[in-house]
Amino acid sequence: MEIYSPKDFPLPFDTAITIGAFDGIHLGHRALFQETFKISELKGLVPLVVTFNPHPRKVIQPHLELKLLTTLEEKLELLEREGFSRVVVLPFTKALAEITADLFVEKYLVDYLRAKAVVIGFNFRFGRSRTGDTELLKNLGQKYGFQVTEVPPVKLEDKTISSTLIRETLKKGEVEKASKMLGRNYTLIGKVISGKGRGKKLGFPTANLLIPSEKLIPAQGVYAVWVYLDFQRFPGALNIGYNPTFDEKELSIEVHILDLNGDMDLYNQALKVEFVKFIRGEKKFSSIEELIQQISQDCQLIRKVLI
Ligand SMILES: Cc1cc2nc3c(=O)[nH]c(=O)nc-3n(C[C@H](O)[C@H](O)[C@H](O)COP(=O)(O)O)c2cc1C
Ligand SMILES: Nc1ncnc2c1ncn2[C@@H]1O[C@H](COP(=O)(O)OP(=O)(O)OP(=O)(O)O)[C@@H](O)[C@H]1O
Repeated sequence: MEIYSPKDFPLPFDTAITIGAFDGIHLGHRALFQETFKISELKGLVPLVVTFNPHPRKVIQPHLELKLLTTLEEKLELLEREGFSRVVVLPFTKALAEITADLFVEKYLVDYLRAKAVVIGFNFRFGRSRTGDTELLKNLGQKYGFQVTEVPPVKLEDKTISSTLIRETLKKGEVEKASKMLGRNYTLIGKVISGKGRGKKLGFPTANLLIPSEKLIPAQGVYAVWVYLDFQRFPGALNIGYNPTFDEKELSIEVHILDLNGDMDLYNQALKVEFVKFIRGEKKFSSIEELIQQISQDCQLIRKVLI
């Protein structure tokens, strides 16, 4: 996939673009992509996604410490899977946030990106203080010669799907609902780091994952997950929490991989986990035997859920 940045402007071809933060690449975003491909074919234009890095809200409201559904790398990989072979990544800065809607259209959409068609969602806003909307874009489209297509809201159970709603859903542990809005399971990718070495003694060795700090971590608890390792998929029991039975102070994200050869050394490997189902909240047990009993039950249930 070709990734363009401002050093490549103006682009050397006419485009059908869709533009947004596109965190998570959910079903609403995918409706925009389908429309972009349709129009680009009809009009003989290059289909192009224009996205921002960092996420605009991280620049405009840094105090909120927004956690993301996708890192830039993950987003680009998902866009490639959607069928895009070209993506523009615009560095989002305070200066870019200050550009007026009119100037953004003239300079970026028309001059730099050579947009002849623009696909946006029902609630798209752009430019300084979010003053640009579909109506303004349509008016400027007539002036500069690009068509504007607005895509109606894609909903799940009467609620409009959005990255914000998916984040809130994951924070509640509702990973199945999040999967429905994403059109795939939520994933975390992390390097295996060393834990306290306790898991092995309990009979349930775990791979402790180091997750990029910008990623959203679902609610604490135990989950049925798929674990991807060396192009193979394994069922897994994942625990997010503070291991209260042992009074740990740091949040750990650890996965017991079912059906894995016990001696396999996973340190420093990258693991991908896909959240399938919330199993239970994390508990403080009064004895290690009770914890072992519970984890064993969790694994039985997880096996039933996944296989
Ligand atoms: C499926 C699963 C469920 C777990 N549930 C709990 C729990 O409810 N309470 C708790 O204190 N620890 C729980 N743990 C965490 C164990 O205490 C943890 O795996 C053990 O302390 C090993 O830590 P280590 O990897 O740092 O050695 C769970 C672990 C797994 C794999
Ligand atoms: N459910 C949806 N249906 C149709 N279009 C959508 C939907 N969600 C987002 N869009 C459109 O996708 C584009 C990119 O939006 P953006 O990346 O801000 O997504 P978002 O899910 O609304 O994010 P956030 O919740 O962070 O505001 C916008 O044009 C927006 O209108």
